Amino acid sequence: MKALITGITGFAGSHLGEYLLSRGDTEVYGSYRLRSRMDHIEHLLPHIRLAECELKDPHSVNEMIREIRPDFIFHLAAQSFVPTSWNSPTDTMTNNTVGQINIFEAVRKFDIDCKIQIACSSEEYGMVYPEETPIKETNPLRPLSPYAVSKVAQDYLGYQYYHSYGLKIIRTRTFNHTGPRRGESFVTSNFAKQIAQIELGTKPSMIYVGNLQAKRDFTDVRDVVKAYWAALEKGDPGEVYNISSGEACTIHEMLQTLLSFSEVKIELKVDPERLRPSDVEILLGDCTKFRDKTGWKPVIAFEQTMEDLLNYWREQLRN
Ligand SMILES: Nc1nc2c(ncn2[C@@H]2O[C@H](COP(=O)(O)OP(=O)(O)O[C@H]3O[C@H](CO)[C@@H](O)[C@H](O)[C@@H]3O)[C@@H](O)[C@H]2O)c(=O)[nH]1
Repeated sequence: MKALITGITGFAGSHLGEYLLSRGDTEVYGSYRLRSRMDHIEHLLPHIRLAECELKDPHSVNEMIREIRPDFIFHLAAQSFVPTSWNSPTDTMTNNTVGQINIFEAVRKFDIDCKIQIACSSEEYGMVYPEETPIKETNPLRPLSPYAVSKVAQDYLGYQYYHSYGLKIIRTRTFNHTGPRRGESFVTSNFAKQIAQIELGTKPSMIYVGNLQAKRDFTDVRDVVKAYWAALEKGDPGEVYNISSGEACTIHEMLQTLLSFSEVKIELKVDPERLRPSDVEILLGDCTKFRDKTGWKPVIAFEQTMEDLLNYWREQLRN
């Protein structure tokens, strides 16, 4: 079995690469761009094959797909940070939609019989009313950021290519996920890094924050990548599945959990730059459909994830 991971150098991609290798039944291929940093996958390099590919360029994607002829494609590469999408909406739309179309078209062109998982997002649900939680796949999509709109487009393109051409596409709408290697702009990692810096004495005891009232449903990335595998192994092509823990906490509660693993005393300061033109107030997922189909459930406790993330930053800053 050949599995191709787009965005293997990124957060979820590197964990998925690790998981697939640990299974021992898959040859792992990954796409990267020339400017991609390799630090997350250095330890994987002897065991995987990399293809340099600009997903926005159809020629580059055609070459990669023609050469690898994968059995599974995990399409994780994306512009995934919501605030970036306010600053560069066209880049976000182009990156996230054009890359995916090029993959679908290459699979069609070379008649590759493969299953494709596409990384959609709970952000697509956007404006959710309290009585609509926990959110099922049937909830309306009311996106509140350019990023969310790009994910709705990816989601519906997956739907459309399945129905128009029979491509075996499985859409996963993943709720927030975190853990070691999470990029430092995302809230869990950002706060963990700030705490680790305060512990080291390289930063005053002040944590900069944005909207602490928002509620998010966090799953450990190491559980999420197992869900991606389960989606292709057992999920039905054409379907969409939520991937979530089924529990939500406020961002403030998440910060308190991180702080419970540290001795530091801190003050909070709202940084207006961290507030968004519109924020999604609550994302709490119902993943019954996915659990019933695949048997997947997350096993890593939220507290463990937070402690591992803090330890990750402590180690990063020591080196
Ligand atoms: N980044 C950030 N967010 C903050 C901060 N303070 C509060 N927040 C709030 O924390 C929440 C989570 O922010 P992020 O970690 O940036 O993630 P996100 O916007 O929820 O998006 C993530 O989850 C999606 C799935 O729901 C993913 O699709 C997306 O790629 C990303 O991983 C948001 O409500 C945000 O306003 C801060 O200092 N930094």
